Amino acid sequence: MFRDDDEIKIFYEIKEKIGEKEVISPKEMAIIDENAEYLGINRLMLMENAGRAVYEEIKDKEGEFIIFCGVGNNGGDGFVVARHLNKATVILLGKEDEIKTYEARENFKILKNLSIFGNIKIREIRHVNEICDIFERLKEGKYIIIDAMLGTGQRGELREPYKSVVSELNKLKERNKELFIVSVDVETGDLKIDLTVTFHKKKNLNKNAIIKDIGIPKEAEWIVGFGDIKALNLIENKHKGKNGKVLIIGGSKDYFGAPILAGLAALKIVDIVGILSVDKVIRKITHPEFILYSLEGDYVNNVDYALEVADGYDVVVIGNGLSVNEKTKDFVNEFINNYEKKLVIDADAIKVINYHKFDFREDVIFTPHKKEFNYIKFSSIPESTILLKGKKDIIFNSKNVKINLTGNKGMTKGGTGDVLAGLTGAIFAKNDPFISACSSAFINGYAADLLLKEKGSYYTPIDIINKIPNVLRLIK
Ligand SMILES: NC(=O)C1=CN([C@@H]2O[C@H](COP(=O)(O)OP(=O)(O)OC[C@H]3O[C@@H](n4cnc5c(N)ncnc54)[C@H](O)[C@@H]3O)[C@@H](O)[C@H]2O)[C@H](O)CC1
Ligand SMILES: [K+]
Repeated sequence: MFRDDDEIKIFYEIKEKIGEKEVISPKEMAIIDENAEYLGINRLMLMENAGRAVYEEIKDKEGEFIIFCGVGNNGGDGFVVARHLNKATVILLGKEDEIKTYEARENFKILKNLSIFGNIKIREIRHVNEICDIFERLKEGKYIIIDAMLGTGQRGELREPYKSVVSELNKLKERNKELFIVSVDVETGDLKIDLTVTFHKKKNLNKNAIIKDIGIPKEAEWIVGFGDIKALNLIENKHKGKNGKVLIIGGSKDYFGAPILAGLAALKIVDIVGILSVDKVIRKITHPEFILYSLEGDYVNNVDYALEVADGYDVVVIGNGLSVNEKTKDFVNEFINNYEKKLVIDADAIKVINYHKFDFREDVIFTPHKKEFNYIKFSSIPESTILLKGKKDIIFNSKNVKINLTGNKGMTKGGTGDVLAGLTGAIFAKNDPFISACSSAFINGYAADLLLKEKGSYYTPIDIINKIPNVLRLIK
């Protein structure tokens, strides 16, 4: 399965096997939205297509149109609907200068220009009692209410004035049976709706939705882009240790650099990085940032001790420089079959696992290159995530598959894989496995691309590590 050299062919083979996701979460949609822009698709165009799609569904309805708009792009879609209707009252839940994005602001400006002629009426409100007159009118008669308040950016409990507007509309819906309420993309809070016009794919929050294509290509779902990085939880918490703890288990009498590179990469993201290795390696580590755990002997051993140490960490990254022999084979298999938390399996560890006895559970990420991938034996695509490194990286599990296009030939240097493994473990500390593997592949490659511009291919894995913060600053 998937042993072809052509990554795109492997991608389609995997896609064929795992099938299409028909319903997605708002968070997944937000990533697709961002990655459409990463592919060069203009957000103004998407907003125009979204607003037009809603307009087409409601334009023949009888009654007066009242459009409730938020300050995000859901509101922006509402501005576009108003323009196409060319006869509507637009109620902005906020002030014009609070509108969040260029594309929404541009559409609001157009409405303001049109409003001079009286067909478009605009109200900007902070508090629900500024529109008592509107709610009074809605008590009887035919109205089409458009909910362009909140879409995929909705988080948590509704804040004011959204909360009161939604509860007023729900009361009016009970009272006046001639009200027709349409939500744009995603219903705002618990708003009672007659119809939702959602874009691109059905959202898992939608109740009664029709799906409209707004020109987002499928490739926006297939490529790793800025959207994945923007969706990451990174260093959200100021309390030490709350931003993740990663333990690197690697190194041997033959290799000491690999676990250090993995550890240095992880340190760019998480608070605590431990390295568990043999004393020949540990005594070569002079970096004060690491917490060190030293074992006797030439190869990592003592599973009980390793499990005890690992219990104090969020993620274990295992394999870098471990060496391949009977001792490491025993250690790795016993460790991974007893360790129940998040695991990144890289390099030598990939080569020594008894796959027929391994539980490919969800919280495991493999980071093989093509040759290492041939060691991983599975009968059907596993729940565990596989980051298959290549000119194009393919990231997949039994539910998802994506391709990462960042990176260049300068990354073939020894140690680049260790950097990726450490970075993957660090992101994984606070994120789900699939987005962690996608994002670390993207960030690692993007850092290398920035270095290629500066230095040609003559950059080192340490250069990549030191470039990671620039990539995150640029995107987050
Ligand atoms: N590809 C597409 O699907 C397209 C979608 N479009 C529309 O854009 C919205 C998503 O826009 P976004 O700005 O990311 O989010 P929202 O408009 O949903 O809201 C963000 C805004 O609202 C505030 N907010 C969040 N939660 C709450 C809350 N509980 N109470 C009060 N306020 C809240 C938050 O501060 C944000 O500022 C998508 O749904 C589509 O309608 C594109 O226009 C076209 C392509
Ligand atoms: K909405």
